[in-house]
Amino acid sequence: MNSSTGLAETSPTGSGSTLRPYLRRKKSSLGETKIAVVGASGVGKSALAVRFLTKRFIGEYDQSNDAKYKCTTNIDGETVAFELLDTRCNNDDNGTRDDVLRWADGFMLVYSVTSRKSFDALTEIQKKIEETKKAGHVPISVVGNKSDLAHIRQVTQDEGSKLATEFGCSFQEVSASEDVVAVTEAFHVLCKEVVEFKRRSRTFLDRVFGLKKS
Ligand SMILES: Nc1nc2c(ncn2[C@@H]2O[C@H](COP(=O)(O)OP(=O)(O)OP(=O)(O)O)[C@@H](O)[C@H]2O)c(=O)[nH]1
Repeated sequence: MNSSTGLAETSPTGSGSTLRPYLRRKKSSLGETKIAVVGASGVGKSALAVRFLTKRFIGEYDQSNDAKYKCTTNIDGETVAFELLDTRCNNDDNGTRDDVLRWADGFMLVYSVTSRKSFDALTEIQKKIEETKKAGHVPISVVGNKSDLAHIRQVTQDEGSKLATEFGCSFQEVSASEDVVAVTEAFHVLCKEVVEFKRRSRTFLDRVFGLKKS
């Protein structure tokens, strides 16, 4: 149990989980979808994950390790089970350790609109993801957090949008502290893309090899 969020977490390795009953739901036929939230230290990765999962903004997050949560969401009428990994930065790695990159099916790349450095870090992160996955397309999204702090903004909305276009992915500016609807939408958009990607690759394997991906 995370003491600051009050959320039950699974172990960082994904084995064994003590879930609160309200987080347990029927799984989708597509299996579990794994999403990692990555980005520079302090951009609000925990704030976004906790806001999405609990609808609350706490302010300070007592997190010394990655935190993994199991949850479900409804996508076009289908209940989709997914695991959400809120990564913790170590030595400026922006949460992109090799095991995290291999584990996830999709990535939310977060920067803070108040930090040019965190924005610039996304290019390196995206490169690392592409190199690790080597699968052509990997579902990612770019999320600019802390849009409520307009007076100390360092990155314009246009710049965020252009970077996402370069990456060929979706873009949202959000505020974990002010706008739960936009935060929820950001997770839904990415989750939907991952599910569609998995569905397409499964259909492809079925068609070409008569195999089903687990
Ligand atoms: N004003 C404002 N502050 C935010 C927002 N999101 C997060 N913060 C604050 O930013 C600080 C860092 O947030 P975290 O969620 O801990 O950031 P993180 O990316 O998980 O940080 P690491 O765990 O160090 O990698 C905290 O003080 C939050 O309260 C936001 O949307 N608006």
